[in-house]
This record gives sequence, structure tokens and C-alpha cells, in this order.
Amino acid sequence: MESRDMFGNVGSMVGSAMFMWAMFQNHFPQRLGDFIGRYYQKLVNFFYPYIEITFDEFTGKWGVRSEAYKDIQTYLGYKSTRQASKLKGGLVKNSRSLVLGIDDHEEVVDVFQGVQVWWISGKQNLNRKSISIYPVRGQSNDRRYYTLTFHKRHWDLISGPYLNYVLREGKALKGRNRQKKLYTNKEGEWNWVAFEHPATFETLALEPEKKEEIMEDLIAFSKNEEYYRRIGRAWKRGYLLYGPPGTGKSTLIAAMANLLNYDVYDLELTGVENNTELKMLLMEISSKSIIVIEDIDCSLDLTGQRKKAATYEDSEEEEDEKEKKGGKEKGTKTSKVTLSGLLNFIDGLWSACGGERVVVFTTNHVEKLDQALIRKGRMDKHIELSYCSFEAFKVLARNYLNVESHHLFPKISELLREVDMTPADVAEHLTTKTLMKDAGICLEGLISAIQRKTEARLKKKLSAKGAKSSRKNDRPRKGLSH
Ligand SMILES: Nc1ncnc2c1ncn2[C@@H]1O[C@H](COP(=O)(O)OP(=O)(O)OP(=O)(O)O)[C@@H](O)[C@H]1O
Ligand SMILES: [Mg+2]
Repeated sequence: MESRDMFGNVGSMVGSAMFMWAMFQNHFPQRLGDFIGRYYQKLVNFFYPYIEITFDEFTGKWGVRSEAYKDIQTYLGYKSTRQASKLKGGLVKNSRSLVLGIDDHEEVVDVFQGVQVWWISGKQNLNRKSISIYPVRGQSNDRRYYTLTFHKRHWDLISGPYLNYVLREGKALKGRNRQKKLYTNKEGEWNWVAFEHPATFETLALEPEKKEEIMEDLIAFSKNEEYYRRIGRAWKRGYLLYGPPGTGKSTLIAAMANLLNYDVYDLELTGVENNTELKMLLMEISSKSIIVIEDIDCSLDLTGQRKKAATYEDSEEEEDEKEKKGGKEKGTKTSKVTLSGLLNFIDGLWSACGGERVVVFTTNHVEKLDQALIRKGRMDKHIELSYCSFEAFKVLARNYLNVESHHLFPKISELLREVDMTPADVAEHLTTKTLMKDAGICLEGLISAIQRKTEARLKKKLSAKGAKSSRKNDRPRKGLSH
């Protein structure tokens, strides 16, 4: 093994000598100072033939947490288990492994293709007293960094293949160990909780072909970094999920996150002050994530005049939905985020930082959305989630009642064709009755619920028709009013 100590001592002697030179430098003519400076560097390079690369935790003047730093941290945490004397531990939930990181000023030695390198975790107190005009978020007064040291003759190997290997391994380890997180934005920052939604594609009530198609699309996306690079597109994919309330849009997002093992960033647009804040939030989103904007039609006044026009023509169903949602559409529009800001967020230049991201919009009213927002290429896949089909019902029956077939199934199949019942409604009936433990009673309960719904609907239609015709009769006829 190589040792850097000898070089370190010689280096520091040379350093002290040159410090003296530096002290006197001001008293020498400029050209002599330059001359000495050049030879000083040569002397240091001769006695200290090592290169040091520093990776800071935060980068840029806005202090965005560096992806590279995070990957190195994970990699070193794994490597250091047997080396560093002080380790920082943290237990990842639902994972059997303890995740370790090296403590400040600890050194880890790594060997790559027979070449030795040294990593040191550093911390420097910045003693920041001044107030910055740029918001430095999530940072303490300490500057944390990792320094990689290696012999300069290995520059090509270490700066290329080795560093790529470290970042790749760090990412992979993170994927294996990590607990998925559910982020939400508040006052310009992301806060998170552990993501524990149990929905999977198996439990999702959806036609099997549709399910298959979505899963294939997601898996192809997650495995095709190279393809995206080749065609010159940012590695991201947009999904628009639309359909009535209770048809499984949010559930599908949870199933997507569980399938891909991605974090979920639930972006509340109304809580974002302006386009700049939106950009800042975007910059902090890590790769392997699903960015979700729920109810995009209600989030902001992104739909302009079209939205206002639509409110006069709300159908009977839409009125019902609004009631059900309990005023989901109220209390919005305090944000100054614009449509162009949002489009930039989805596929502007900034959106390419990080990569491996899925953007999902959900809406109950796809027809109200601005076409620019959902055009193909921006939202690559438009998926309709609709009322419960018989195929979807069978998944729910299996989930909730553990039955694959039943003599009441044909009856339910027939009824579901006649009435619009959301999977949420169906699930509700199966849930409450499950306590009785008898599938037959549950299914009969569901049948009578569907029948009640059909009758209520019929009654409502009839009374609406009656009211309309009586209004017509009451209205004074043209030409007969005098
Ligand atoms: N397709 C489905 N598969 C399985 N469960 C479903 C499905 N649709 C709805 N559910 C059940 O109904 C509940 C509500 O569904 P979910 O929140 O996903 O609907 P949504 O389409 O997002 O509704 P909204 O438009 O109101 O946000 C879920 O908790 C889930 O139990
Ligand atoms: Mg939802």
C-alpha cells in the first residue's frame, strides 16, 4: 500500500518555506514574484505528486444539495463499515440493513483496479454572519465536503471510470436500502414522511391489458437511460391520469411508486409563490422520483377563459362530483405560478437536471385543461381511469373478499354495465361488509347498492325533466304577453 505521510511531511515543509516566500513576495518586483510562484508550484508538484478533488454538499449560489455528494456519501457509508473508526448510523425503515455514513474527518481507503485512493470527510465552519441576498436553504453554518486524493499518474483512471463507478454504486445502494419518501412542499421547501402506501398493480382494479401496458411502459422507461441519451431527450416521462373521483388515480400513482421504487413529490401548486420558487423546488427533486400535481385543473387558473366558460355548462354529473369532493375547487389562485412557468417546470432546460423522473398530472376534467399542458411529448401517456368494469370488480372481490368467482358475479357484471359505479364505491361496500366474513352477503349488499343507485338516478332524471317542462309552461310566450 502506498503511504501519503512521507509526502505529506515534505509537502508541509515546502509549504512553510513557500509561505515565507509569500510573505516577502510583496516586497519583490512583480515579475520576480511570478517567477518564484511558477517554481513554487513545480516544487510542490515534485514533492507532492497527488491530486485532490473536493465534492461539496451544496452547490451553486442557491445551495442546492449535490446529487454527487449524496451518492458518494452512500458509497462511502457502505465502504467504510470496516475501516472508519467513527460511523454515523441510521436505520432505514422496512429494511433489514443499517445504513452507515462516515463521521466528520474520518478517512476511507478504497482500491480500484489495483490503484489506491483516499477519501476524507471534511467539515468547515463558515461562520456566516452576513445576510445573503440569495436564500441559502437547508444549510447549516458548516460546509461539508468529501476530498478524494490519488496519485496524479492515475488521473485518467480515477477521474473517469472510478468516479463513474462510485456514483453508480452509490445510486444503486441507495435504491436497495432506502425507504421511499413522500415529499410535499411548504413555504418553498420540501418536507417528507415515509411513503408507506400499500397499493400495487396487483391490487389495482383496472382492466388487465391497461395494467400491463402501464407497467411495461414504466419499466421500459426506468431501464432506458441509454435510449434517452441517444435520442437527445431528457430522461423523464409524463403521465396524465384523468377520470371521475374515486376511480383510482391516486392509487395508481402509489402503485407506480411501489413498482419503480421511486420517491413521490406531491407538488401543491397553490402553495408555490411564483415561477422562481417552482424552479427552486424542481432543482431539489432527486432522480428516481415521481412528481405529482393532483387536480391540475383546480390548482391554478391555468385554464384561462376556457375554465370560466365551462362552469356555466356543468353537467348534472359534474355538479354531483363537485358536491362529493366537498369544494375541492375552492380556495385556490393565490399563487403567481403561470402556465408558462409550469411548462418550463415540466420540460424547460432545468427539468433535465437529475433525470429519471416521472411527472404525473391528475384531473377530473381533462376537457378543461390547456392543450399546451397535456400535448403528447409533454404528457407522453394519457390514461383514462373510469367507472368500475366487471374486470376491475373481480380484482376488488379478490382483494377484499378473497373470492375468484361466485354465482352472483354474472348479475353484478350485468348491473355494472348499466350504472356508473366507481371502484371507490364498490370497494366501500365490500369493505364494510367484510366484517361479516361472508362473501355472499357482501355481494348481495353491493347488488342492492347498485340497484338503489340506478333507481335514484332514474328518479332524479325524471324530476329534472318535470321541472324543465313546467318551467317551459310557465314562461310567457312570445307575442302573447299583452
Ligand atoms: N382502480 C382502483 N383500484 C383499487 N382501489 C381503488 C381504485 N379506485 C379507487 N379505489 C379505492 O378508492 C379509494 C379512492 O381512490 P383514489 O383516491 O385513488 O381515487 P382518485 O381517482 O384519486 O379520486 P380523486 O379524483 O377524488 O382524487 C382508494 O383508497 C381505493 O381504496
Ligand atoms: Mg386522487
